[in-house]
Amino acid sequence: MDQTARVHLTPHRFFTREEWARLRAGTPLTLAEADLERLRSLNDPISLDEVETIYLPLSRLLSLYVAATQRLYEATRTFLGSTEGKTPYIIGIGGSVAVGKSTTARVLRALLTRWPNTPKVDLVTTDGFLYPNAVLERENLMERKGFPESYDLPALLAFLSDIKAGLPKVSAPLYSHLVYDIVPGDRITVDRPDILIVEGLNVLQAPRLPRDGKAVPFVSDFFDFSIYIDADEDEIHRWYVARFERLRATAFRDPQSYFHRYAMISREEALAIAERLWSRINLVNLRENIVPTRPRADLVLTKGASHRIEQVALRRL
Ligand SMILES: Nc1ncnc2c1ncn2[C@@H]1O[C@H](COP(=O)(O)OP(=O)(O)O)[C@@H](O)[C@H]1O
Ligand SMILES: CC(C)(COP(=O)(O)O)[C@@H](O)C(=O)NCCC(=O)O
Repeated sequence: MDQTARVHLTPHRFFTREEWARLRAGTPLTLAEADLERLRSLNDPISLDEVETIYLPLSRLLSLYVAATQRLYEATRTFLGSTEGKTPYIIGIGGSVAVGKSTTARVLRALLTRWPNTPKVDLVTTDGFLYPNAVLERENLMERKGFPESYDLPALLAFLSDIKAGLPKVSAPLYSHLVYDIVPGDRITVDRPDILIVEGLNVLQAPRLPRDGKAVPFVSDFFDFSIYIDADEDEIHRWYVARFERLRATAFRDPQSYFHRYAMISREEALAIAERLWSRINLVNLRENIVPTRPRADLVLTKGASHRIEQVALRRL
């Protein structure tokens, strides 16, 4: 097979921004500028135009997919003669550090909540399943935060399995970016939502093959739909450093912040630290463990330099 043919060897169908925008098909805009202000992450310039162009078609697609899947779950219950409660629809959102996963997750949550068949949409981030710093330090993994080995994967899988089984009040630990660690005793509870959004770097990763022959599921085995947010490596690098600079003037000023010392040093010194964190940790993780998961996503949203989504790739079912 020649190289040109290989380039087209993909299960996805591609849309330009304009082509995708047309698929909104009359879906009403249910968010105002003030809502967006609340949902936007630091340094993410998402606009109402982006919501109308990209996120309304996506929320329409997801609403159709969820309705179809709910019918499928109903069929399974009929087959089994089961009286079990509803099965939550789980959406995974993956991509690099600083690519804007949290804004996407929050905007989607707000839009999906407004559809009549999915009034309860919950959101969890996988950072809650990072090992606490004390464990990472002991295992010499502090420079590997966000790498597969820094997560308690069995705990994340057990959490997703309980949610998929329709169990009530399933809880997960919580991570604080401010203190840069798991907060002891703090937990988030997920109680039989219609949709659960799971956002994090590692959501599409394949487990390492176990040596003892035991089968380990993928996190994505629990997903009904997965989204990968993509952008050029150099752009994400710029966004990471710009956000670090913004954080230096905001969150890092809090004496509780793990990075408080970086609010005190010069701008040049702080930027050198951001560059180091990016190149030694996040970039290596992006190349080794995150980009390789991209082809597995059902939907790939590709951002341009201005953070705007310029291309959408949707898996052919
Ligand atoms: N050191 C930090 N202090 C406070 N907030 C942070 C820090 N680093 C990241 N954040 C916030 O945490 C959230 C998740 O960031 P990240 O994991 O880089 O994913 P993404 O940028 O793709 O949403 C963002 O809302 C970001 O603004
Ligand atoms: C906490 C994170 C691993 C992201 O976790 P996620 O919610 O994506 O699982 C990441 O934001 C992080 O802190 N990386 C370590 C290097 C750094 O400080 O940027």
